[in-house]
Amino acid sequence: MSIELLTPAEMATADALTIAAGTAGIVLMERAGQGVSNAVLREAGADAEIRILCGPGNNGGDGFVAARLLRRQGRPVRVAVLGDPSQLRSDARSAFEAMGGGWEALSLDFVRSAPAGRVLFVDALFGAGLDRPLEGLARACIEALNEAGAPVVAVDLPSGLNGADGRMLGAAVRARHTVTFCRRKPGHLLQPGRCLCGTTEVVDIGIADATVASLEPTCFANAPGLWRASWHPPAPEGHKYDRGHAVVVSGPLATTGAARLAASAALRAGAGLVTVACDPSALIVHAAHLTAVMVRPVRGVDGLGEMLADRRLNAVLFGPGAGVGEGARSVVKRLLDAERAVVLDADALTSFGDAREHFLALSRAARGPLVLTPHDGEFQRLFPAFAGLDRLSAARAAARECGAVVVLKGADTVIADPQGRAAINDNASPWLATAGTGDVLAGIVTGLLAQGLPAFEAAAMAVWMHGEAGRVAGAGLISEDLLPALKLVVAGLAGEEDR
Ligand SMILES: NC(=O)C1=CN([C@@H]2O[C@H](COP(=O)(O)OP(=O)(O)OC[C@H]3O[C@@H](n4cnc5c(N)ncnc54)[C@H](OP(=O)(O)O)[C@@H]3O)[C@@H](O)[C@H]2O)[C@@H](O)CC1
Ligand SMILES: [K+]
Repeated sequence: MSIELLTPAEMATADALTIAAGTAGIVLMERAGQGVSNAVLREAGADAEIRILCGPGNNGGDGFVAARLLRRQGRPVRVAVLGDPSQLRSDARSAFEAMGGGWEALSLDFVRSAPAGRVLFVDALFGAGLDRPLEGLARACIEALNEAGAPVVAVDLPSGLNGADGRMLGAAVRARHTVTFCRRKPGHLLQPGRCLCGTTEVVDIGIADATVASLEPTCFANAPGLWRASWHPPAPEGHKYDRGHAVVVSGPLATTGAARLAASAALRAGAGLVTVACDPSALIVHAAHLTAVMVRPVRGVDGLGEMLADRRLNAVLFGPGAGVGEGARSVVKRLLDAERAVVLDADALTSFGDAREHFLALSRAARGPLVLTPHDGEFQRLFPAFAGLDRLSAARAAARECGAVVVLKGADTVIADPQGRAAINDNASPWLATAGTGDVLAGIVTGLLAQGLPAFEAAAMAVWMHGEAGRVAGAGLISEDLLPALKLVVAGLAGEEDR
């Protein structure tokens, strides 16, 4: 599947450019309806009746085309129309007329009278043109559809879902399968949209790749095609010093585990060397646990500064288990002034909840690449002004404001850079919602930065690897299980046969 995601507005432009270049709109609609009809034939049992709900715009038009094609296949099809068909416009009107009758006005009974297990519904009420919350009959029918629990194939988007941001406008259809066109939209990946779509299929309706490219999309599905070219497996003649030296700054004696998890993940992600920097009081506990990861005692911020005089230490993580307060703020200040790639996570971010302007001043002046990895709570403390936005817009706004790459973690993690580029991740296992997995993610980002990846690519690749490691580790995983799983993920990316 292509990685570019198009907003509904970009998709409308791609449609318009294709039509202007000589392909009639009704031809695009025919192809869309054909794709829907194919999906329905796959999803519906041989004896199933098909009931199609058609709306007042072109989404309904796709439904009329699918109805005509399915009837031609001899399938029993009932069509219900929302609104007055005499008001249909352009392509939808043509598709309605070509259907040649056999329709009824949409009613709640159309949905509620379906015998259980015998009907497949097609939701062609609203797609890209939905622009306000649903109400009245449309909303009641959608709620009845969800209550009935019958299988639904959604056309383009489950009706009620905002394709731009994955949020519901009033109510939304819960589909088993969604057929969209040309490219996926952000709403197919962002929650709750992803769950509402069921499985998502992309049908080619003849919009050229060059047309999509001319729109210069800025939003992507997070997949290897986005960052794989930035990462290189070890060269045959290379040595560990070619792959960077990551530093993880540890918390105090009582909270050292997070740093160890992160450091091990940085090593697993391929950093050549990894050192945990800790207060002398925590040295013994780290030394007792760590093997390939090195440990170095440093005394306070000045000790850390002295350590960083060694230019080979090229990427630093601070935050996991660090503790909140003035001490953490001064470490952040020192790191952002150190011309190193820096990852700030957890307590490093929370420490600025009451000093947001201070944080913005520091982050904007950072002298090296900077990645922030907040979960929702940390994000809201640091960027309360963006808390009401959808996750895609919120991550982009924060990245722009602080001049850093922002990884807004969740089931649909968003990675955004200050220029507006964004990736939405969809490979996370729900089992990743457990203690310590955020430390592992921050460590992977740091390990990739140490290898010289640019900040956005490092962050996006890390989120994907973390998701894959979750899948490999499987149900019941704890964060330690991600470390051996990362070995298999890296091997897969390197294309090794021997996994
Ligand atoms: N050539 C193409 O472009 C192609 C497009 N394709 C298909 O077209 C779809 C986009 O079509 P679209 O732009 O007509 O929008 P659509 O989703 O049908 O809805 C618009 C209608 O809904 C109405 N309306 C909106 N919100 C409402 C609400 N809350 N409650 C009630 N009414 C509401 C709005 O009414 P109005 O705002 O004017 O009152 C308008 O009448 C796209 O998803 C894909 O399936 C494919 O065929 C490929 C080629
Ligand atoms: K729909």
